[in-house]
Amino acid sequence: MVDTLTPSQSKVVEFPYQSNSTLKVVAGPGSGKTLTLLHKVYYLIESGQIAPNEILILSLTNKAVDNVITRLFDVFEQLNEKRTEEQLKEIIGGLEVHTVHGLANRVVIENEGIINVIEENGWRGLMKLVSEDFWKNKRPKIPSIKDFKRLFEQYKNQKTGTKDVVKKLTDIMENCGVVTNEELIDRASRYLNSDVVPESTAQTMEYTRNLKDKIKVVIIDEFQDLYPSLLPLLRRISLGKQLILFGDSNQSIYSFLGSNKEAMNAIEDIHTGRDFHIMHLHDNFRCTPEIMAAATRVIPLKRKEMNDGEIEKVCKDKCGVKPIMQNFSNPLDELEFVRDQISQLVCASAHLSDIAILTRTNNQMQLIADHLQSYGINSHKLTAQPDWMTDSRIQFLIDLMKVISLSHREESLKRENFVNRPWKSDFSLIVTLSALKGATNQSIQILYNECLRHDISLRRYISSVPMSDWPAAVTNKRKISNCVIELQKLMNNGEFLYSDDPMQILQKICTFAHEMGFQMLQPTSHRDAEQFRQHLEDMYIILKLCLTNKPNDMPLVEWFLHTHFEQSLSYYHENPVPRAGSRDVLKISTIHSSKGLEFPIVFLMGGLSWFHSISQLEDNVLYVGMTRAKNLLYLLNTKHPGLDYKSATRNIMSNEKFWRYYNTDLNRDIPADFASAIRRYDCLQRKYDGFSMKRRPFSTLSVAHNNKLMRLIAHIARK
Ligand SMILES: Nc1ncnc2c1ncn2[C@@H]1O[C@H](COP(=O)(O)OP(=O)(O)OP(=O)(O)O)[C@@H](O)[C@H]1O
Repeated sequence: MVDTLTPSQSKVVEFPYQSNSTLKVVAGPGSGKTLTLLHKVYYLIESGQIAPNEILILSLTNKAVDNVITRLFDVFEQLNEKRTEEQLKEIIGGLEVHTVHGLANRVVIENEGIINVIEENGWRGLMKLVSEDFWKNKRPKIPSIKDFKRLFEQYKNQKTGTKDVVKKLTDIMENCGVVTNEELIDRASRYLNSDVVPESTAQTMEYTRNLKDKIKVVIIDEFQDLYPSLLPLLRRISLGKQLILFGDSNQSIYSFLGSNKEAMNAIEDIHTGRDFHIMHLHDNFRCTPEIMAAATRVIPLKRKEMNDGEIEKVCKDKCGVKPIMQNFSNPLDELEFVRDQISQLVCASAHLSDIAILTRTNNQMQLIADHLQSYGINSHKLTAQPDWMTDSRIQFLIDLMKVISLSHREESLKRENFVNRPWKSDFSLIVTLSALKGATNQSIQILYNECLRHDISLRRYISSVPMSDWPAAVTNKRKISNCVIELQKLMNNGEFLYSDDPMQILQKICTFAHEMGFQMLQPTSHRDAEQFRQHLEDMYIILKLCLTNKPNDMPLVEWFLHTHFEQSLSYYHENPVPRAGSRDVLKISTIHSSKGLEFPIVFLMGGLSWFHSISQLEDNVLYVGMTRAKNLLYLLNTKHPGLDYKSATRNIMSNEKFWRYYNTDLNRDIPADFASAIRRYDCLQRKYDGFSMKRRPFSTLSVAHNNKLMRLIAHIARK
C-alpha cells in the first residue's frame, strides 16, 4: 500500500531542482523524513529533472545506508506504473548511495591504490612502538587503546608536546598506506579539489571526476550527526550542486566526535540567502501519543524550539498504556524482568520479531543476548557491520594475510631492481609481532629502529640479520625470528598466495596462527570458541564469494584483501542473517545502531546504575531510543528528571484494550480469545520452571548459572 503523502511532505518532494542551492528539511522522529527522501528521489528521476547517476545520497552509518537501499526498492516498486522489475533495479543501481567514509574510501583508492583504515589491532600495534616516556605525566596510568587514539589525534593536530613520537608513528602509517578515518576524509577532499589534481591525472580518475562534474543533487540523511572533520569533504562535494539535508537536531547523538552544531552551521553556510530554503514536517506517524508525550519530556525545551517552534502532531490514537518504567538494583532482577515480560507479550499475541531491546553498549547487548539464549530465546543483533568483520581475531588473521601478501610483492619488486621503499609490510608485521607472547614493546621498538637504520624492511631485518647481531636488549629473539621464518614459508608457498581454494587458504593461515600460539586467538570459553568458529565460517563464505567474481589475473588472497569489506556488506545486504525477519527472533541493538529504525515494542535499557563505569544516557540518546517504539515502550533503569516513575504498569498481558489496538495498528487479526493468553503464560512458566522468577527467588537459582552471569558482569564492569 502506498502511503499518501501529507501536504508538507509533498511540498518537499515537489520542490524544484535548482543548482547551487540548499534545501533543509527539519522534522521530528517518525515524521516520514526517510519516506519523503525516497519519494523525492523517485520524483526527481520520474519528472525527468535528474538522471539516477546524478544523485548522491550520503549517510553516516552502514545501517542507515542499508535502510535507504532496502526502502528504495519498496517505494519505487509501489510508485512504479510502467517499468519492469529489471528496469527499476537498474535505476536504483545507478544511484550513488554511500556512507561518507565509504565514499571517501572509493575516491582515495582510485587515486592512490589500496589503503588501510587503521583498526583496533593496528592501534594496539602502534601503541607498542611508543616508549614509556610518552605516557609520563599523562592520565590514565594504565592507558587503553581509546586513550592512545585520543592523545595521538591531539598531538597530531596541535603539533606540540610529544611531537617526535607522533611524527614517527605518522611516518610509518604514511609509508605503509595506513590512514585514520580523519585522514581518509581529508585526502578524499583534496582529490575532489580540481586545483590539486592535475588535469592529466584527473582524466584517468573517472569516479572522482564524475563526483565533481556529473553529480547534480547531493542528499544528506541525518544531517544532525555531521561532525567537523567531515566538513572539507562535504563542502567540496556540494559545491555547485543542489544540497538537500534531512534531519532533526534533537536526534544528534554523535557529539563525542565533535560539535554537531558547528558542523551544521558550516553546512548551512555553503549556500545562503535566496539559495537557502528550509521546510518542516510536523506529523508523527510512528509513536503512540503516550510514548511521544514521555519522549518530549526528556529533551530540553530550548532545543525543541530550535527545531521549528511548533508542537509535533501525533497521528495515532491513544493506546491507553504509558511507557512502563522500572528500576532495579540487581542486574539479574532486571534481566529476569525482561525475560518475564517477553513471555507475557508473546503469550498476548506479540511476535518475538516485534520486540527490540536497545542498549547503551555492545557489552550490555551481549549480556542480554546470553541471558535470553539460556532460556532458548533467540535474538538477532543489529550491528553496523556483519559480526565477523568486527571480530578482532578475524581482523588479526586478515593482517597476517596482508603481511604475507605485501612481503611477497616487495620481494618480487626487489628482484626487478625496484627502489625498495617504503615497505608497506612493516605495519602489518608490527601488528603481528605485538600479538606474539613474549615480544615486549621494547623489543619491537628496538627492532623497528634497527630496520630504519639499515634502511631495510622489518621482515628482511629479522630474517637476514643474524640474531647474534640484534641489539642485546631484544628479548625472545628466537620466537620473533621463528615467527618471521614461518611467515616467509607461507610467502614462498604457492599453495597459499596463489591458491584458488578458500578452505586451503583458511586452513594454512589458521594453522600458522595456531602454531605461533598467538594469545589473542586463544578462546576464553566454550561460547567464545563457538563464536570464533562461526566467524571463520563467515570469512570462508566471503572468500568463496571472492572466488566467483575475481579477475582472472588476480590471486584470490589478494582479491579478498582488496575487496572483502565491500563484498561482505553487499553479501549481507542481499542475504540477511537467516531468520532475522522471522517471527521467532527478537532484535537486540545498541541505541546508536537503531537510529532510523522502528519497532512495535522496545525495551530501553538505561544507564544501569550498578555498572558505575557506564554513564547515564544523555538526553538525545534517550530520545532517539524512546522514539524507536511504535506501540509499547519499557524504560528500565532510565533515570531522567523529566520522567516520572509513578506511571509504571506491569499488567500488560491481560490488557485486552491494548492488544486490540496493537493488532489493529499492525494490520493483524484481533486474537479471538484473550483469556487463553494467561493459560499460555502459565504453561510457559512451567516449562521454564526452575528459572521462573515467580516460583523461585534469585538466591536459589542454580549456582553455576548465577556464577556465569556474575563473572560476565564483573568482566564488563572492569572494562
Ligand atoms: N504520509 C504518511 N502516511 C502514513 N504513514 C507514513 C507517512 N509518512 C511516513 N509514514 C510512516 O511513518 C513511519 C516513520 O517514517 P520514517 O521512518 O520515514 O520516519 P523518519 O522521520 O525517518 O524517522 P526517524 O527520524 O525516527 O528516523 C514509517 O512507518 C512510515 O511508513
